[in-house]
Amino acid sequence: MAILATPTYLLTGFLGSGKTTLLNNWLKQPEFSDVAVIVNEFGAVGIDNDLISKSDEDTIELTTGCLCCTVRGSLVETLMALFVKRQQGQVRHFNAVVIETTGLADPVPVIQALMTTPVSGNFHLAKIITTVEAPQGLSTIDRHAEAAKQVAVADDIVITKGDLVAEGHVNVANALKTLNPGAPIHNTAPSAPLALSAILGSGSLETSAQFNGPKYWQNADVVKQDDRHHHRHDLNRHNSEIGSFVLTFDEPLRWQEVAAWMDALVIAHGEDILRVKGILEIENTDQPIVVQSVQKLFHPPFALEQWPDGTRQSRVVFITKAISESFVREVFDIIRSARKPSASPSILSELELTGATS
Ligand SMILES: Nc1nc2c(ncn2[C@@H]2O[C@H](COP(=O)(O)OP(=O)(O)OP(=O)(O)O)[C@@H](O)[C@H]2O)c(=O)[nH]1
Repeated sequence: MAILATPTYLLTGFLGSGKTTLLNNWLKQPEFSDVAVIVNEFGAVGIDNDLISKSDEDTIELTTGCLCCTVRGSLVETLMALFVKRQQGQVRHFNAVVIETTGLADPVPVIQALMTTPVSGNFHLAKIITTVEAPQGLSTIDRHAEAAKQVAVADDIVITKGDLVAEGHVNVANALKTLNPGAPIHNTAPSAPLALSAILGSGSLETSAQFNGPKYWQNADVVKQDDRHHHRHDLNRHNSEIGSFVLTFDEPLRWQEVAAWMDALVIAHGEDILRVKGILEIENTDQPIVVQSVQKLFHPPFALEQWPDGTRQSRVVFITKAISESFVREVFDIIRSARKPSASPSILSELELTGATS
């Protein structure tokens, strides 16, 4: 029987933005009983001491039943060691992993480690969840590129400490949408901690796919409409070169041209194409095809069973640093203007999609 890769969740967010508080709430929920938690720096991250039995071991069983381990050496080594320990029965079985990064970390190397071998065969990146605190979050993003990147790559954003700001979460949420228009934005506060189910939707930690459904593009569409009506909220001054835009295409696209477009962008500007999430109507292919990248790394494309919200339209969200919408469009136009007349084969016959459809 094939061993399925373990869904792995990345919890990121700037120093003091409330990652541990959120995680501690989730650790108390029954869904978390079969989860391994990895923290970058044990002391620095400070999961509540009373949740953790004192131990010199790398891997610790929390009183809630979860496993907790520290990154000693590289994250890759830690994950592979955890995998082997599980196989050998040295740690109790776990069905999902949550990695809490240090607040100052650029999340991209961690994401890249998860998306490349040997880790990617045994663990798959399920979701990136980013915390942003309401009182100081925007000025932090303004001053620290890592904080901006943490938001840019998020699948879900959690605004914390809204209880400390008079206008609550609203202004922060509006500003964050300019950085990452598709990610659902959630709120958490001591009086109303965010339930895990808000992030997972109808899925569980084991089944929640990295593709967070139609929501991402619906959100992105709303922000695009908002831009048209000049209601866009400027996020900041110093990181103003990070921005987002959505390209839509009503006609079916050719897979080879899309692939050439993505290649060209990544080869020339990989570092600055922070995140791409697209759902595409491809010629000769009934199913919508999902493409995703984080900087230079592309997830394998996969087909969805059906179109989210029933709309057959290609939509691609770009989150970029100093790369304009017109430039990205122009690159695609140039590739398409060199179109060859031959019929495009179905992408489904080209791609190894077995097991990747969802
Ligand atoms: N009032 C309020 N305080 C919060 C909230 N979330 C977190 N805090 C407090 O903010 C401080 C930092 O929270 P942590 O959960 O430790 O933040 P963190 O992101 O894990 O911090 P680092 O590990 O240093 O990066 C703690 O004192 C928390 O009690 C919130 O929603 N409201």
